[in-house]
Amino acid sequence: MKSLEECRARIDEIDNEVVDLLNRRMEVVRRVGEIKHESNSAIYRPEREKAIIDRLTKISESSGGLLNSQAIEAVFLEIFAVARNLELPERIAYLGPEGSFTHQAAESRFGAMSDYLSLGSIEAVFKTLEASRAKFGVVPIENSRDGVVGETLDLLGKSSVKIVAELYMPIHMAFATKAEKIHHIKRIYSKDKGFGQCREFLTEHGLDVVEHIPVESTAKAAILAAKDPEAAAICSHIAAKLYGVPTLFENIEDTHNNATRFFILSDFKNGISGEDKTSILVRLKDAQKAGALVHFLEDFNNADINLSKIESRPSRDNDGFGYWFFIDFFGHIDEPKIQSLIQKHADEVTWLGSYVKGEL
Ligand SMILES: C=C(O[C@@H]1C=C(C(=O)O)C=C[C@H]1O)C(=O)O
Repeated sequence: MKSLEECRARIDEIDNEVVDLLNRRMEVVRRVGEIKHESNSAIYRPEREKAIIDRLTKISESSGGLLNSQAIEAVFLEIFAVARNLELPERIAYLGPEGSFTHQAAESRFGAMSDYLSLGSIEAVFKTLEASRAKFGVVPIENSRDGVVGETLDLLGKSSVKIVAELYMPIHMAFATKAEKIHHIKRIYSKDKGFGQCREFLTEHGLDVVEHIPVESTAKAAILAAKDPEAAAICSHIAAKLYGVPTLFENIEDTHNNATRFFILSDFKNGISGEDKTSILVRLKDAQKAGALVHFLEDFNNADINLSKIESRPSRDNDGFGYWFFIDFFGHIDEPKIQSLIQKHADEVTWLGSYVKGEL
């Protein structure tokens, strides 16, 4: 068996090779960037990144390597982020403030080195993209407990920005405070839903009787708790760390499978990956007529296209109780069977994006 010094010497040798290989990879990436500039095409290609991760996972598994698919993904997402920055540094706008769950989602896809812009509302993210002040936007679309984020859906219906990727992120809450003892805490800040998600924890610790102050985001809660030694925040542990509030308890949520789905927005269409989802918005011409939605959905069934989500929204135009429908289905808009279905309903359907199916 090798000694610690021998192991470290070997690690140093391997790291030298890794850096050399990464530099060689980045030379090629730079050329890819030039080709994309010449053809004016998109830098970020999620379907290509997915194909790389899938291929490397297979290689790692079949050679008995220690890296599983999550490890390969964690390492390579960072490499891709650095690569994209080298091709063209592109700004990412997200629903802030810094340390929000959306910020975490953005960093998980765009890495630590990107240029981020924190914005105060979902609408501001859409507006920033429309004005080309950022290339990408990251916004929440639904939570496994609280359901859909209506503002995101409504803005997708009005805006020209497209969905280019989705990602699911587990949501864990931390309890952070500068108070030395729990019984010194007089008030707790969080987003309204933060309190709802941690009810059992609050009762168990006698914290259901102190004042609960709802604020716009869990990150804002951490900012307020940082200034007040008699306060606590229910927030992400990243926000607690960022704003210097010690975390007293982690994972305090009542159910531990809480997750949020986020959309990455931009202005281009992805290629087909073979494992895609598409989001559309449907305004049925005869929505008031019985069966209009059923007939529409029957066409999906007949074409053997599986739906993964359908959500109705009030149209808010002046037609009384008008509705539109937000529908997710499996497949890419450029696949022939989907094209023929969409063309049949062309006046009713707005395409919102086709993107690689995300996994939790
Ligand atoms: C290099 C490329 O650009 C980006 C970076 C990738 C990479 O580092 O491998 C892959 C896809 C793109 O998001 C490419 O399109 O091949």
